[in-house]
Formats: sequence, structure tokens, C-alpha cells
Amino acid sequence: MEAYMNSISTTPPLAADLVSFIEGLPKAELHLHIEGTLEPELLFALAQRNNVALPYASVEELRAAYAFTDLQSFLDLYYAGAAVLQTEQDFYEMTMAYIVRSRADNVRHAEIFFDPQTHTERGIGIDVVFSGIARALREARDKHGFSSAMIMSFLRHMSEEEAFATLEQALPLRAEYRDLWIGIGLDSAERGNPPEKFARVFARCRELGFHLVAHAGEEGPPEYVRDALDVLHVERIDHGVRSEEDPVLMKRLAAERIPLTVCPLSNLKLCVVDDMRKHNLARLLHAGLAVTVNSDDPAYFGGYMNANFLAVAASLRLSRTELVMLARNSFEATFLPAAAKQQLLLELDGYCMAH
Ligand SMILES: Nc1ncnc2[nH]cnc12
Ligand SMILES: [Zn+2]
Repeated sequence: MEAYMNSISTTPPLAADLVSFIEGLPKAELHLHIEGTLEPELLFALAQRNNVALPYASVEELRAAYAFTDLQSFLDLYYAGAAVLQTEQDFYEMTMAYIVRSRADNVRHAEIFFDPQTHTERGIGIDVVFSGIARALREARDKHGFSSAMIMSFLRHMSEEEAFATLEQALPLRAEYRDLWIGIGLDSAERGNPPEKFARVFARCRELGFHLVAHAGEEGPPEYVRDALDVLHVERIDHGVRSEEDPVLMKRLAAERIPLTVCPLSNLKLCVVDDMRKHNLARLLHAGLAVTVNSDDPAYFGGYMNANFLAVAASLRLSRTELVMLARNSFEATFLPAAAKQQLLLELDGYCMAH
């Protein structure tokens, strides 16, 4: 919330009816790291339960440390924070907290990243990670009709060999999690870790029939976006905001309607932009790209889905039509079967007619 407040402090407030329109707008979240939803309060509670020492005396002190200068300064804290996750129940509670929070934002479907290497490196079994996350997602589906999927992401600061080893560990679980585990992603430090580094493991995942996505063009150059498409054969680009530096790439992204999962508050917190009013989301949208709004690591960046929508709506003065385009793009960009996608699009149409 803090980043949102700073960015709009010199921007006129949104009309109350537009705020409530955004809050109730049905939406899909396609760029969310479940480890990035670990709020300081839960992080402290898990540290205590699992006897993990923290270098912070209080929740407030920890929150005060969330002042990032770039992606790496965030990743250092994010990986350290994830060390409190030890048991299946811990992963369950973290995931359930995210579901409660995103249902309140009227997120109707979420495709969630998880980073097994962050945990297996510390001796946590990969089955523990899958099981805790999936138990929460299945419970939310059965109790509330909350629709979701899991995207297992490789850490790009690690080697391709280590990514292959993670894939080998995970594949025996595939049948057990067939209802949820639909895709493979690529995240962590982008600069100096180009898509080609993971060409072989992505080719294998493609053969295995997974959906493919990758972070590209967050801090890295537009060539990484092009190579994520041409070398890794991804179907969506996570972030992709630096694509704007390459007009040929922009034309292609628009013509092929390749979804970009943009994360406005993340971009502000990680200094990809220094002012939300300068964010290129509206320009990308107007250039015909399939832009979506997402929260990335909401516990660290100051807001969940609605905070992201409200921040761009206020700073970029987005109209209802533009906001609906963003929500529509989010449903169209899901990996849901056509009928389920259509159902969500109809729900969105119904909402627009009623408001
Ligand atoms: N914004 C981001 N970029 C790259 N890797 C990440 N892992 C978690 N959040 C990330
Ligand atoms: Zn991300």
C-alpha cells in the first residue's frame, strides 16, 4: 500500500464509483510467486514455530527492510524469508492466506508460480512443497469454486543442470497433481542469465506437454523477450515492459497477441520505473499488446491485485474501458480450457452490463 500511496500522493484521487468498480471487477492473476505472498506476520509466526532465527526484532523492523534498489536487493530478502517455510502445513497456510486475500479482490482464477529450488536447496522435500500448496488450492476449489493452477519455476541464477535435476524430482509427482500442475516458468536474477541458458530443459518441458512462460524484459533487454519466444517457445512473457525499447518486437507482440503479465507495484518497488505516472502499461495497451495486471510478490511490494489496479488507474488515469480490457486480457491469457475461459469472459460481460 505504501508504494501505491507514494505514487498517487500527487495524483488526484479516484472517484469512489471507479474504486468500487475496480474492486468488484472479476479478474485473473497470472503472475504471482506464492513465496512472495508471505506476509511479515506469518513469516514471524512460522519462524517462531520452526525455531528459525531472524535478523529482525519485529514485524515492523522486517517491513522497514523492504526498501529495494533493484531486483537482486529484493531477491536476497525473498530467499532469506522463504527459509521459515519448513513443513507441508507451512506451505498450506501461506497459500490459504493468499487465496483469502485474492478472493477479497475478486480474483476468479490464479496461475501460481512456485520455486521448488528455493526449498530443496535447504533440504525440504519437493513433495512437501507440492502437497502444501495443492492442498490449499484444492480446498479453495472444493469449498469456494476458486479456480487455480500451478506453474513450477526454475531459478535462472542456478544452472540448467540443476533445473533438469528439479524436473526429474518433480516428474514422479505429475500424476498426483495433474489437476493443478500445468506449466513451467523461469524467474530470479534476469541480467546475465539469458533464456538460451535454459533452452534444453525448456525443450524437454515442451515435449512433456507443459505450458511455458518466462520472466523477460523486467530488468533484462528486449532481446531476452525475443529469445524467450524464439528459443524457449514460451506462450506468455512475465513482465516484458522493456519490450517497448524494440519497435519490431512491439509489432510482433501485438500481432501475435502474446500476453505480458505486467506487475506495476513490483516495477515501482524494484525501481524499474521511478514514478507510477511514467509506467508504460497504458502505452503497451494502446499499442495493441495483450497486457495484464498482476501482483508478483504482494507481501513485499505493497499490494495485491486491487492495489495494483488502483495504482495504475489513478496514476495513468485509466478509463473503465481500459480497465475492462485489462481484465478481459487476463481471462484470455489463462491456460484454462476454452469452456472455462468463456465462462469467466461471460461473467465479466455480465459485470460490465450491471455497472
Ligand atoms: N519480480 C521477480 N522477478 C524475477 N524473479 C522473481 N522471483 C520472485 N519475484 C520475481
Ligand atoms: Zn515475478
